Amino acid sequence: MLSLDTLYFSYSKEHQVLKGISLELKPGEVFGIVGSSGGGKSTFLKIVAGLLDATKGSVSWNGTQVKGPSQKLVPGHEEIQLVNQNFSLDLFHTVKENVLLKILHLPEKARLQFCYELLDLVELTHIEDQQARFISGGEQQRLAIARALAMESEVLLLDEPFSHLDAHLRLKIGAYIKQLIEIRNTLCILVSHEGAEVMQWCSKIGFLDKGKLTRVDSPHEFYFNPTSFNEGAYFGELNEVKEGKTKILFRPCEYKAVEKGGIEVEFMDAVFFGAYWKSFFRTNNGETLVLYANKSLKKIKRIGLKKKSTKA
Ligand SMILES: Nc1ncnc2c1ncn2[C@@H]1O[C@H](COP(=O)(O)OP(=O)(O)OP(=O)(O)O)[C@@H](O)[C@H]1O
Repeated sequence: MLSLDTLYFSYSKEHQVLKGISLELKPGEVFGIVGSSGGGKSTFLKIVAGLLDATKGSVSWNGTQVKGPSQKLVPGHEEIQLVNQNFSLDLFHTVKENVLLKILHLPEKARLQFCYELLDLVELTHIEDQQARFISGGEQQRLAIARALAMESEVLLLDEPFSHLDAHLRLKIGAYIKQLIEIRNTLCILVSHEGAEVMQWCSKIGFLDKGKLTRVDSPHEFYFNPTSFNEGAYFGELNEVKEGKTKILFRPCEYKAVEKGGIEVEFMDAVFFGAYWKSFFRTNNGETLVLYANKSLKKIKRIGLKKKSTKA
């Protein structure tokens, strides 16, 4: 169990970055963190990894405190691996050595086999003999992921791990990591700017806003029951309309066109996205709304919108 007890952190007196974060996470969980830029996500992961000292509060893994650099000569914790934008590669070692030297607990043949499985996963086999300092940024990121998986740590912290990868590699590597996590019962924390990515991979999500963990919930709840427009917008397109004194938030897939009742709107435009159409409308209050449907709602000049059931 990873336990975070009222974590505070600041780089300077004037700027409190983390403001009392408490959380408990179990092995096998994939926990996503989203939130505003500069909100403290990367800092949070560095503290969990033992690379920064919390100003106040503590982190423990299975009952043992994770010590920060002020208490440990070599910073970090052997069971907690962080993949962030620093990559931390052995730049003068080859691509293959970077992975192989991290596989410690297997007999020689299995070690080599696992190394090639990982190189194949991140599609670096063709440059296995290249020194890491001579490979591109995207290749370095893929190598950093392969190294982290090679280490078989109990906790895997991923800070924007797919930022340089194309859609095909994101899917392939993401699916492999998810499978490996299940087999090894690893705890994984994933930080990403992309709410859709976090919903796809994570069983639970935390919303980190200005140093506070304002909500921990399931992807489904974050998507269909946002507490504010700001929070909900991280997870995809969101409509906001005023009804009397209240504001209603709803997803483009939640409402459907009806002949009578609902909210009156005027059709503006429709755009084809392959699997679905996006139709845009304007309400009497001037708000712009978007609806997803399997056809264009172009022909309808004035429609009402009625909420559909969204039970999971
Ligand atoms: N080494 C540092 N020294 C001083 N301030 C820092 C340092 N690193 C980060 N900060 C500041 O701390 C705050 C939190 O930064 P952090 O990188 O943790 O945020 P983040 O949520 O990961 O941001 P982003 O989503 O933009 O990557 C920011 O205001 C940032 O400018």
